[in-house]
Amino acid sequence: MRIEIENLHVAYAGRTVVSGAGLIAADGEITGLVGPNGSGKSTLLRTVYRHLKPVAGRVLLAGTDLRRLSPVEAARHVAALPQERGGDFELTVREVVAMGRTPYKRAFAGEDAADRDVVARALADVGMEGHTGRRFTELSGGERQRVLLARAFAQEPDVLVLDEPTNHLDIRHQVELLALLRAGRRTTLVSLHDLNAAASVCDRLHVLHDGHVVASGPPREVLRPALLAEVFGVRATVVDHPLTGDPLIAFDHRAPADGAGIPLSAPGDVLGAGPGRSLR
Ligand SMILES: Nc1ncnc2c1ncn2[C@@H]1O[C@H](COP(=O)(O)OP(=O)(O)OP(=O)(O)O)[C@@H](O)[C@H]1O
Repeated sequence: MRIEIENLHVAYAGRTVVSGAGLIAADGEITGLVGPNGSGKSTLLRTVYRHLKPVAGRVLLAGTDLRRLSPVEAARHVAALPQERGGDFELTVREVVAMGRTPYKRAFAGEDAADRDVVARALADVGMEGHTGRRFTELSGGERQRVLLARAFAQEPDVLVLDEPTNHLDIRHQVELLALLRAGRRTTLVSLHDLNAAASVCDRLHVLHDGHVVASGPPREVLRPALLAEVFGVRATVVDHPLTGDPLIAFDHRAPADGAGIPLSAPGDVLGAGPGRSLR
């Protein structure tokens, strides 16, 4: 199912942090949100999984305003991995994942065989099938994250909304997660700090900067050195991945030999009137 975000404005206590954002997460595609700290990625995602109400604008799910759905209907369609990974669940790993089945159950109805299969598959997908009896509160950060991902998978949603899903994961679990997302062929809206992960897994990227979507398109078109300089304030070279051909970004933290500092594009070069920056 397709998600359309139209002219979204979101504020905290009167301070607008997402301004007029618009984007489409196409059916079955992986749509990435990238941007510096505080650019509004989590805030935008929170409005998609209905944790926040926008000041203006809409989020449409297959053409229907998400806010018109009941919480249960919405939960059958959209599952989220929020950035807040705490949760004082005094529950076991398996019980947390089984919570993903709640939108499909009548009150007090127990699990059936189909639910058990879905939960077992979700646990196996994130490699936590060997930890089912452990308490959620006793898990490491990465393990908690994998359990909450499994809960989202167990919800069998049409749309997955994932806020920094690779955070805390060791490299093997990062790679496995990206492979799982690619194999899932589900509409996915995901924020990622790792631009190489974003380049390898996303069909389209949207770059957020100070609450505005400043660039959109396939990773190869978006992740250009000039944009990386202007939005992220870094010097980078983009090459082709030797095996996959995906764009591969190599960052350079060293000052050039002339000692001039990291040469960034002039203000407005890439983003028009946007805020240019210099690290000099
Ligand atoms: N609960 C909140 N109350 C008030 N302001 C908030 C709240 N959450 C976020 N903000 C502010 O909104 C702005 C956007 O934050 P947001 O978390 O959406 O950015 P982000 O792009 O996800 O950042 P990061 O990459 O650091 O996770 C920031 O200025 C942040 O300080």
